Amino acid sequence: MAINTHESTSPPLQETVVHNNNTARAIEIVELSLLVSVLVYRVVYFEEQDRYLPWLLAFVCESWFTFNWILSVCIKWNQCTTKTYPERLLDRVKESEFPDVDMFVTTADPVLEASILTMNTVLSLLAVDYPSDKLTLYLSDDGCSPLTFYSLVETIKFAKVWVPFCKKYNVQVRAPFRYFNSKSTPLEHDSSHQFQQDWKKMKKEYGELYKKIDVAAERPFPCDRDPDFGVFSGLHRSDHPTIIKVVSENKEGNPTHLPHVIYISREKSPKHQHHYKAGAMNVLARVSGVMTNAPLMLNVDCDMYANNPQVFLHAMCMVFGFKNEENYAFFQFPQAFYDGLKDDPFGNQLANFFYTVNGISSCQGTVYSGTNCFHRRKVMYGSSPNDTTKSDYTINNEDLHKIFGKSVELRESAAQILSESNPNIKRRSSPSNFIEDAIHVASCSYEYGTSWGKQVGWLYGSTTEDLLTGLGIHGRGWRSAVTSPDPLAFLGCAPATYPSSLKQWKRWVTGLFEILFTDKNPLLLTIKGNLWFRQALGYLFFSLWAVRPIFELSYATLPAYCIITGSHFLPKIDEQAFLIFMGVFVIYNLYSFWEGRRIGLSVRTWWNLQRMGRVNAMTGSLFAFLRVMLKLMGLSNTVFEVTQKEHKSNDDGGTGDDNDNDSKNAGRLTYDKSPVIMPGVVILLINMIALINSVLRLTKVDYSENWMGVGGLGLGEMFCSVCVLVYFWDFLKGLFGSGKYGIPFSTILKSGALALLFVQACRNSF
Ligand SMILES: O=c1ccn([C@@H]2O[C@H](COP(=O)(O)OP(=O)(O)O[C@H]3O[C@H](CO)[C@@H](O)[C@H](O)[C@H]3O)[C@@H](O)[C@H]2O)c(=O)[nH]1
Ligand SMILES: [Mn+2]
Repeated sequence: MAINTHESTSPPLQETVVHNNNTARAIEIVELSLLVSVLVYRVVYFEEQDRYLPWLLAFVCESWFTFNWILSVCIKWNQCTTKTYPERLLDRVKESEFPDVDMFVTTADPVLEASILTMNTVLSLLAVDYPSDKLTLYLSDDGCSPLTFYSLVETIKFAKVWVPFCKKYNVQVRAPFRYFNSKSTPLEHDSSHQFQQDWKKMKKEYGELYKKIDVAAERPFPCDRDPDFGVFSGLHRSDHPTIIKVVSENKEGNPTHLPHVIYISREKSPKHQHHYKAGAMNVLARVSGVMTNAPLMLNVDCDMYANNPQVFLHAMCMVFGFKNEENYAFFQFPQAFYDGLKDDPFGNQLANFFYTVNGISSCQGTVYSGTNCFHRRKVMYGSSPNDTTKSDYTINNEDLHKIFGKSVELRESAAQILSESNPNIKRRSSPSNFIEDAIHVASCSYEYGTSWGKQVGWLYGSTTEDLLTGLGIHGRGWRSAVTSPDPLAFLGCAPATYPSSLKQWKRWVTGLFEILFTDKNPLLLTIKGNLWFRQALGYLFFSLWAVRPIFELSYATLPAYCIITGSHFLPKIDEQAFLIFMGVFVIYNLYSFWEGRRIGLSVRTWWNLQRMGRVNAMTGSLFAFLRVMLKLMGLSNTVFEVTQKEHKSNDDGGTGDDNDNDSKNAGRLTYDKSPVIMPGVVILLINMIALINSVLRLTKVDYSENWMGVGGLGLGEMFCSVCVLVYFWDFLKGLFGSGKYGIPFSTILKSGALALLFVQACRNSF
């Protein structure tokens, strides 16, 4: 069923498609009633237990699982998606009325984030189908790296031929590293002689750019003799003044020239907190406010690229397409991955949140996921939906000073944005006239005494600044929208090794949990602010990931404890209640399998998600929990550790550095000495000990006399132990693996000691 959300005679720019969700709802309700039956059973039979501890613990864990299930059912109840029609855009809006867009790309480390990847992000954005005199690209470099700057300068030279080439032949993929990969041949698009020649020229030029950057990366300083690079010499990345350089300027405002391109490395000093990515985004917001002040801002991480040249037009369909369009704060495109490892072996490609995300979309709107998102500047500046309906909305200079800080230029531009008066033409055409002002607002003490990071801009206080910032926006009553065009709007890379994926997972869960302890707690915002209740549940669901390990670890310990002590936490197989537990298990798995299949996940992917769901919860999430606890106690702070971006080049240019052996083993878990995996190893070991214990006992049962004696041993508990082993199968292999595929001996030793301690504690509790 489609709803036309725009009253107009011309066909709508976007449609919200509501999906039938009845089957899923029915299954979810059945599962919920089984879970509730389990709880009732626990209460009713509590008195009859000779050991209360396992029973009580099981009850607590199961209550949590039930609560979590209720949360997810509430979130997923309604399912909808948005479809956009860029081909109808020009019927509705004149091209001259398209808004200006400031594009932000962030990079932080030229080693972890190969410059050539960042440059491809830049190229793909410079080449989008949109009047280029309305665009400005800002590259924020938290690494203060002359290499990044050098790469940008060289990239802009290449862009001057690349962008016209893309537009002339309507190239679909405008990030050259993807366009020139071995699969694409020039014949695919056009076999004309002219095209063939241009194609070859482009490929050669890109190869040269690649080589230049590669060679520069090997040198301590990319380009000694050029005075432009002088400013970088002797600087340390965490202690240096602001560097802002206008690399390319479209002074004439020619719609066919390149957009303005501006390099920024904000001031850093060990005396001042820099707030990681959120801090970088706020500097971008301020610098662009002073220089170009576009009403829309697009933010893209350096590991993503625009994969669909029409992405801006799709975004405009959302900007102009909704009824009450003024109430929409941001327009998100999903994060999808190219060359992701097959079947998502580390469970970090997030396909399993498809229904959760669609469910949230049908409330107040999708969450902001940190990249691929168009923001309205006035919303980032702290306004609320009702502010704009007040026609006389003005903000006095004193308030502007308190909110936005000392810079007169910034206050003036902010006032323009908030009152929605015409954008300043002089800013637009020559950003280089505003370098002084831009340097001022990029200084590391600029934010003191202002609202930046608190009410305005990207919010501080969580390593997932994205969720927190989006939550703040929804909390003021704004809505948001997401659309997923074909081909996908943006593609990026997911961490390709287990340690880096674990690090990323830990950071996410840490940040999500931190949100609960800020003034943007979702429950608080529903009570005091304008956050919708179901939307709050959505945020709560993510925030509580850090709490899961407590219950999952306890539940995974229970079978071992019971086997070792000869007690029970599950009904025996001849009890009818056994069926309830079996029902919960079977229906849960079939349901998640069916969900996965509906979005086209392979069986293997489904299994990897199940498996890594348990493994990540009991390792990374536990550490995230502990980390936030330490922060709350004031003992340590949380940090944003940048993830390593995998860069495999499959150019013909002979730039590939793949190791054959490694690609065969891609997806296999590798281990380092980090203690994060230890809880997982301990859980595995105690369940192994328990199983050996029960096998030994099984051999002593006299089957001829009483085969039910086996039941007495607790088949349910044994089954659970086996499940733990299966979920942690990779760790089991890691115990015996060698090299990087083996769990380090010291980790095994420490975990072994903990496991023995546990077994001893169980024995003592007899
Ligand atoms: O001090 C910093 C740290 C990071 N970044 C940039 O932040 C982006 C995201 O970092 P990355 O290491 O790629 O983290 P991911 O876990 O892949 O990022 C996801 O999770 C983040 C935190 O939730 C979001 O900000 C991202 O948009 C989202 O893609 C990159 O462009 C970095 O260059 C900075 O600019 N400054
Ligand atoms: Mn990333």
